[in-house]
Amino acid sequence: MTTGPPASRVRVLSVAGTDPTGGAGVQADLKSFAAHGAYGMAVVTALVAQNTHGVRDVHVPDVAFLRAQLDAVGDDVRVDAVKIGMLATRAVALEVGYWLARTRPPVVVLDPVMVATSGDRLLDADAEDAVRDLVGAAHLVTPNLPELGVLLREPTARTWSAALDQARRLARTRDVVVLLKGGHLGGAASPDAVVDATTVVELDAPRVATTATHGTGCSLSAAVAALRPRRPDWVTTVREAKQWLTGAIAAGEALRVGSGRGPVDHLHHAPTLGARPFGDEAWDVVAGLRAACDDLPFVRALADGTLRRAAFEAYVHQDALYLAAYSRVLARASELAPTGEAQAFWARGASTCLDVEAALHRDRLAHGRYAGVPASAVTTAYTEHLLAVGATGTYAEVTAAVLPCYRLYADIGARILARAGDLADHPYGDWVATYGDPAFAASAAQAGALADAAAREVGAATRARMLAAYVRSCEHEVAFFDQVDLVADVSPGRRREAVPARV
Ligand SMILES: Nc1ncnc2c1ncn2[C@@H]1O[C@H](COP(=O)(O)OP(=O)(O)OP(=O)(O)O)[C@@H](O)[C@H]1O
Ligand SMILES: Cc1ncc(COP(=O)(O)O)c(N)n1
Repeated sequence: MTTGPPASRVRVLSVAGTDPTGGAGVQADLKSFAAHGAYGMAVVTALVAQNTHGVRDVHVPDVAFLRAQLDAVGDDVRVDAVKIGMLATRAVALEVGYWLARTRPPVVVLDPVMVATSGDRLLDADAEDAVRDLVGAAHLVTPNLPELGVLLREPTARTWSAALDQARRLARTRDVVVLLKGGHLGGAASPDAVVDATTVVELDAPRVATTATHGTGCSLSAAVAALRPRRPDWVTTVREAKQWLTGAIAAGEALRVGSGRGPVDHLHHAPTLGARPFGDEAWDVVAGLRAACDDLPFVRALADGTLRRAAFEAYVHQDALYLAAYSRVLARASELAPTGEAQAFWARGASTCLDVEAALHRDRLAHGRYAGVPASAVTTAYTEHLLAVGATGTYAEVTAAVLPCYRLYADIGARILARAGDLADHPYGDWVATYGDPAFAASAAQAGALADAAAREVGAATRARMLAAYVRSCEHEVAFFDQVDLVADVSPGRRREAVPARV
C-alpha cells in the first residue's frame, strides 16, 4: 500500500465486462474516468464479443482468476472508488461481494447491468439474487427502469412517477442511494433522479435525438464513481456527470463508430493533444472549394483584367454591404476574446472594415449609382451565417467563421497578383494590390494564429463546430464571387436586383 503525500488523482477501479468496440464496459469506464481526471483501473469480469449491433459471445474466466485480479489491485493500490458493471454469472457476483466485504472501498457504485440495449442478456437469470445482495454493499445503485423492477421483484414501472415510487422503496429498504435512469422512458426528456430514504431530486435533461446511446449507463456510473470522492454529495456529483453525459451523447454520432447503436464521445469536452493547428486542418478540408474559387469566371476575369466595369462595381457594392456586417462580427470576436492582444486585433479589424467600406464607396462606386441598392440574397445569406455564429457561438467558433474572409482573400489576392503580372495597366490593379499586400497577408496570419489558439482550448465537439462554421463561410465566399452577372449592365435604374444570384 502506498503511503506519503496525497495522490494527485483519485484512483478509481472498474469491475466490469469488456466491449472490443470501446463503447461500453471497462473500455467506456476507463474513458469516463480519464474524462473526469481520475486514474483509471479495470478488473475484467467477462470477455464480451460485441459491437454496436449486439453481443455475439461471452466468455467468463474462472472466478479464481477474477479473485487474482481483484487481489492484485487491492494488495497494491489504495482504491478511492469502485464502479461495478456487468457481472455475468452468480459465481462472479458472489466473488465481487466477498471482495467488497473484505476491502470495503470508500465509494461503491453498482450499475446492475442485466440486459444490453441490444436486448442481449448480460446477467444469467440465476444471478439476480446475488446482484440483489450486492445492493447492500453499494453506496449508490444506478438501475434503469427494467433493472429497478428486477431488483424489487416487481414489474417494470410504466410511468416516471411509478418508477420514482419504486426507487424510494428500494432506497428505504436497502439503505442505499438510488440513481434512477429515465433513458428507457421515451418522450422528449431523459430525466434521472437521485433518490434516498427521505428525498427525491429530479434531474431534467433533454432527450438527444441520436443513435449514439450504446454504453450510456456504463459511462454515467463510471463518471459518478470518478467524481464522488471530490464532491460533497451524490446530487452534486450526479448533476455534473449527467451534464457531461448529455454532451457526450450529443457528440457521439460524429465519431462514426459502427453502423448500429454507436458509442458516446467521452472526450467531447476536452482539447486533444497532438491535434493539427485548426487553420491547417480546415484549409485542407476546403481544398475543393478553393479550387472551385480559382476556376470561377468572375475570378479569372478579375485576374486578367477583362472583367466588365459594371460587374466589378456590382461586386464591390455587395462587398461594401458585406463588410458592414462583417465588422460587427469581428467586434463580437473582440468582445469575446480571452486576451487583450486578441481583443485589440479583432477590434482593429472591425474598424478597418468600416474604413474600407467607406473607401469603396468613395473611390470605386462613382456617382452614387448604387445608393439604396440592397444586399443580394447571396450576400444576405453569408452575413446571416456570420451574425448567427456571432450571436450563439463561442469565441472559438466566431474566430473560425470569420477566418475564411481573411485567409481566402489573402490567398486569392496573392495568386491574382502573381497571375496579373504588371499591375500598371491592369484596370483593377490597385484593388488587386490591396489583397496581395504582405500587410494583409500578415493580418490573415494573425487571425489564423488566434483561431488556432482558440482551438487548442476547446473540446472535440466545439472544434467540430468550428470546422463546420469555417466550411460554411468558405461556401459563402465561393457563392459571393459567383453571384455577379458578368454580362449584364448592372444598373439600379434598369434592374430591380443589383446582383442576380447564380447560386
Ligand atoms: N437519447 C438520450 N438523450 C439524452 N440522454 C439519454 C438518452 N438516452 C439515455 N440517456 C441518459 O443516459 C443515461 C443512461 O440511461 P439508460 O436509462 O439508457 O440506462 P441504461 O439502460 O443502463 O444504459 P445503457 O444503454 O448503457 O445500458 C441516463 O442518464 C439517461 O437519462
Ligand atoms: C460489457 C458491457 N457492459 C454493459 C453493457 C450495457 O451497455 P448497453 O446497454 O449500452 O449495451 C454492455 N453492452 N457491455
